[in-house]
Amino acid sequence: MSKLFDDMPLPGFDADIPLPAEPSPDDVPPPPEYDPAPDDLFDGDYAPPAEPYEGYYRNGAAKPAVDPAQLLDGMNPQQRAAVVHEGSPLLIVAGAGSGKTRVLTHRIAYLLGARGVHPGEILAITFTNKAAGEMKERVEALVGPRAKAMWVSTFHSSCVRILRQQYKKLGLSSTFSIYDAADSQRLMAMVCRDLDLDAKQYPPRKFNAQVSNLKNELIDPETYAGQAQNDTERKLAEAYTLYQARLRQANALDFDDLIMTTVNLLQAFPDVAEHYRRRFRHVLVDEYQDTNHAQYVLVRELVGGAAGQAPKRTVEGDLVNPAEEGLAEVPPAELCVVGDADQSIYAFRGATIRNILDFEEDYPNAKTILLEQNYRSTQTILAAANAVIERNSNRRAKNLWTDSGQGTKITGYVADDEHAEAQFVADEIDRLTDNEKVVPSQVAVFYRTNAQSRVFEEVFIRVGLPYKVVGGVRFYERKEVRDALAYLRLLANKDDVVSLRRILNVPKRGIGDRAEACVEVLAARDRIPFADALRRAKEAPGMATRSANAIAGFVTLLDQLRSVVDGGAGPATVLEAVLEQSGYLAELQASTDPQDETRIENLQELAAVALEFEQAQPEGTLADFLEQVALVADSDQIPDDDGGVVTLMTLHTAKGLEFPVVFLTGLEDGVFPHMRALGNTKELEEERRLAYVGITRARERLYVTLAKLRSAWGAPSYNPQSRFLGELPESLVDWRSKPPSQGKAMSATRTTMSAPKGRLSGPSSIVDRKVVALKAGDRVTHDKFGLGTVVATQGEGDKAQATIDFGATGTKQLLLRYAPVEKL
Ligand SMILES: Nc1ncnc2c1ncn2[C@@H]1O[C@H](COP(=O)(O)OP(=O)(O)OP(=O)(O)O)[C@@H](O)[C@H]1O
Ligand SMILES: [Mg+2]
Repeated sequence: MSKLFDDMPLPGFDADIPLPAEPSPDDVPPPPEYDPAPDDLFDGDYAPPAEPYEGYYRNGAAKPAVDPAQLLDGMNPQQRAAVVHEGSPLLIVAGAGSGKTRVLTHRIAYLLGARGVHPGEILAITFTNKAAGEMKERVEALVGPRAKAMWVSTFHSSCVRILRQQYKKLGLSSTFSIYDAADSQRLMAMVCRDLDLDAKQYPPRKFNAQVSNLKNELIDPETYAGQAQNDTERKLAEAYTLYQARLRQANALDFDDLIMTTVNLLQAFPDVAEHYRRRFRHVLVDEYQDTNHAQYVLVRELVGGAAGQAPKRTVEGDLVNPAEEGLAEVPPAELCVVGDADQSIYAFRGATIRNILDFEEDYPNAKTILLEQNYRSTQTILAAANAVIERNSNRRAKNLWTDSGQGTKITGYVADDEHAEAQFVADEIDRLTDNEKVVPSQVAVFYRTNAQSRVFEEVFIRVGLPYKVVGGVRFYERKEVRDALAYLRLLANKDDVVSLRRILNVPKRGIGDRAEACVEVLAARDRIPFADALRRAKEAPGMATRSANAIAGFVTLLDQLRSVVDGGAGPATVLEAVLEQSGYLAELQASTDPQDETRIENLQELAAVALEFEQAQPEGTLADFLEQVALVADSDQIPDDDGGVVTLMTLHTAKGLEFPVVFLTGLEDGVFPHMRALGNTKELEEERRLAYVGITRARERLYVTLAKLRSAWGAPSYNPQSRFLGELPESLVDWRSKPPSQGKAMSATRTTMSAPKGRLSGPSSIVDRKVVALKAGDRVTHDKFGLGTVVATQGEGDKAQATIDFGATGTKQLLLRYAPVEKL
């Protein structure tokens, strides 16, 4: 084994951490039949065991035997110490690729397998849903299916789960909507318009970002209004206040609210906080360096203990002292956080390295463990990463080493322009796959901004290199997908006014801006919600008869669609009904614009997503489906390893991942580091951390490339080479200035998002459905409501409806085309 930087001191690290005696396999009871975790773990009624149980669950069953030694197999002493540490809060800080995520996974397995912890007592937070899924899978592989009862999810998903359990306390309804960034922007634009704010002077987008920052700092509208100093701040306070009121009216929460509202909930209701503290005895957080203040407080509230028990002010302004409320006896949960201050790249989203730097101060009895062996990369790659990150000030020096050997030199390439750069990347991938047994899925191409993907895409398509872009214009941000989802959201939550107004005239149905304004006037005059005013459109002052009729037609459409939802149809069926009944699909099909063809494909893709959801969760509601969709993060679109595609993504999306071959492209000052950061020391340091993240994703081979001339951003520009290149030791880089001989095109074809089969395929409808013919007196069976008797029928063909008496479930009016009924 060889060490890099052998002589560097390691502050705060005691090399010889004594390992607790490993439990011998004999101490573990023989394997019982697996007893599935009780479902109550999910519904908030979890009753914790009165006594800590050692080796036995409270139903008397012995815990399954997992050989703890096996869980520690192959780990180094520091990793083991982290896995088995008990009692005090634990901070694991270490450089990239040192096994932090792996330690977290094994620690969970160890809790379950060796310490008799119940899966329901574990809350693990990861940075993406994909990371959560992977972690759960790995724990399952280590300890078996009972791992399923754990909560492993992102901050946002965990909060949604808590809020769905506790919505009543907050005066929300259970079907609250989650507004993503685009919805929030739309809402803020409406708010600014209603406040008569000049869009030039007070850009709504800027307000959005500022409101987001305030929420990340847990500053509510009243507090902010109280501290606003100047005119701009007062305007922002006004907009924030109204924005928040509108969200509440729409029974909706934006992304930042998910965290802030959960924090408010835990702080305002000591009993709720106690409930979760009793439940989650182990809280684990990955990528802790990227938590913002709100997330930090959330963790503190969930963990409880000394920090959690200080008296505090609730959202109503009351001072609550948990000790006096008799709630102080819940001992703090075991907290374990892992992170790397050098990889903090979300300062722009309010993440503060402070959270990691001050951990020891905030949790005075915390134990810190440093990991220093890197298991991911070659020495060359690691040395390059270290050389770059060393330039940052105020960082703890690290002693990261690897024994995986020197490896290949880094390849550098200077292209004439960005097209030649992309061509070089394509040729090189071609060469690697032909000569070096590399498969495309082992290769990643990173760039600083989404827009840079286009040139790579063009070249890759031309040479037939299969690829996948992660991020960019994301699937869920496409207009048609958002339109369809707006319908679904409105159906799940009738108060969702942003969605309602989005689709009011989509597809065009003759409800113009004027008509919409008339409805708005009526709503304001009678102080009723917009949706209710719509139903009384005829009375609206100034409303034209033709518009009133169009609105009446739209209201009927909504009622019809709602009856499909009420009729027990799953999300995929509801989506079909929406696209067919609204005329949305017909409009696209009638068009000759090739873009509309792509739109249909995207809707097919959405239908496939919904169908997949239905199959995975037969009991899942429309709201559940929308929740899943709303929480899909960028990196969730990374394809699983099917051997086939090169992954293109921004550096921000690459965090936590690893690839055998990495291309770091666009290394020009003004591109990476980003123009915005030039001349700003703090931002340059964040860019440098981003470079560190990028370099350390590579396991075996790293390429660094740049273009002399880049015209992608409007005017052609000659940028100097990136300063980060200059920071790489010369001896590590092998520069190739000339492109290798033009490689032959690869035989594989481009893979696009897998198109679903058999859905949305017919020329005029989504799916061939036979409508059941029913008459009064017929007996039927319904997938959800069971046996029923037809009371009456109306309409015919696609519009046929039946009133069916389902006994105890009640009488339902169903649109037969979409109702899961069969005649007996
Ligand atoms: N003790 C070990 N033995 C063998 N492989 C290991 C060991 N520890 C970690 N690895 C491997 O090293 C790689 C990096 O581990 P991991 O992703 O957990 O690191 P990390 O510290 O979380 O990195 P990052 O900072 O990039 O998130 C993974 O492939 C992991 O399986
Ligand atoms: Mg990791």
